[in-house]
Amino acid sequence: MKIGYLGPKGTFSEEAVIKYTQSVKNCEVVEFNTIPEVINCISDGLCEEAVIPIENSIEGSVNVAVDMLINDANGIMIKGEVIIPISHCLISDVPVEFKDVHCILSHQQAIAQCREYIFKKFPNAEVKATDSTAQAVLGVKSKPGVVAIGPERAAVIYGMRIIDRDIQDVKENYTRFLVLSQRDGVITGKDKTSIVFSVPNVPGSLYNALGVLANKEINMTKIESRPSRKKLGEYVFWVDIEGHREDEIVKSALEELKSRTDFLKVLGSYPKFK
Ligand SMILES: O=C(O)C(=O)Cc1ccccc1
Repeated sequence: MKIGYLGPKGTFSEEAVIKYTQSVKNCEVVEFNTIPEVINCISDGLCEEAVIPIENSIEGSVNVAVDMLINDANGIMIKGEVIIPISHCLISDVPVEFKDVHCILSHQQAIAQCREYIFKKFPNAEVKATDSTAQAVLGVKSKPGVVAIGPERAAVIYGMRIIDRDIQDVKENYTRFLVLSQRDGVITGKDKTSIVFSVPNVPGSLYNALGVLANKEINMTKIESRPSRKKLGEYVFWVDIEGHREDEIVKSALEELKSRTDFLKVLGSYPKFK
């Protein structure tokens, strides 16, 4: 079985895929250069599964992933989640003094997680976004004054120097990744379900929708709104709940939700990460 992830080797996504595949037999991991390519690898028939970053404890959602799952990735379901700690390093090829750093490369999520650090230490440096942190680390090769923000593992793999460690703005930093497939997970008894829906533009409609979960005492573990992309001020809600979509209580809640929403899509049920 092939599993797609955001490469090249050394990304945080690779760390997540390594963690996930500890419990998967006979698999091969396949690198892709961008998050959309990772998500599309399943419908393109290149991989059976894919691992993508979805949210971070400092910066919040990875919007490109959230939006593609809401709007584009039809036929793709969530079958698992993986959470890993994230520690960012400042990385260069050649020795460099802070005052000589003029350009910082990294993935947009990593830049955002280190925003205060960058502003404090390198207020005048140019900050450039790359497709992944490992791509950024590759980009500093033979470039004095250009540094990358990324995982220690990427510095080791590509033989670069670590100039500073643990530079994220909040030391405790975690990213949650989702495992995608054509099917979601089977019932394990400790599951979560991700759904997206929109509600009519009338008073109390979101309250009414969430009331279904409240009445059935279904715990909600996440709620996020994203623009509907149809009209300014219209939103789609992403909600994670405890339970599997085939559990009787969740099944009946989803039925009832259907009648209180304009649009409802079940993204999948999967075991909670331990
Ligand atoms: O670029 C990477 O290493 C990724 O896997 C995306 C990412 C970036 C920053 C934190 C978590 C995931």
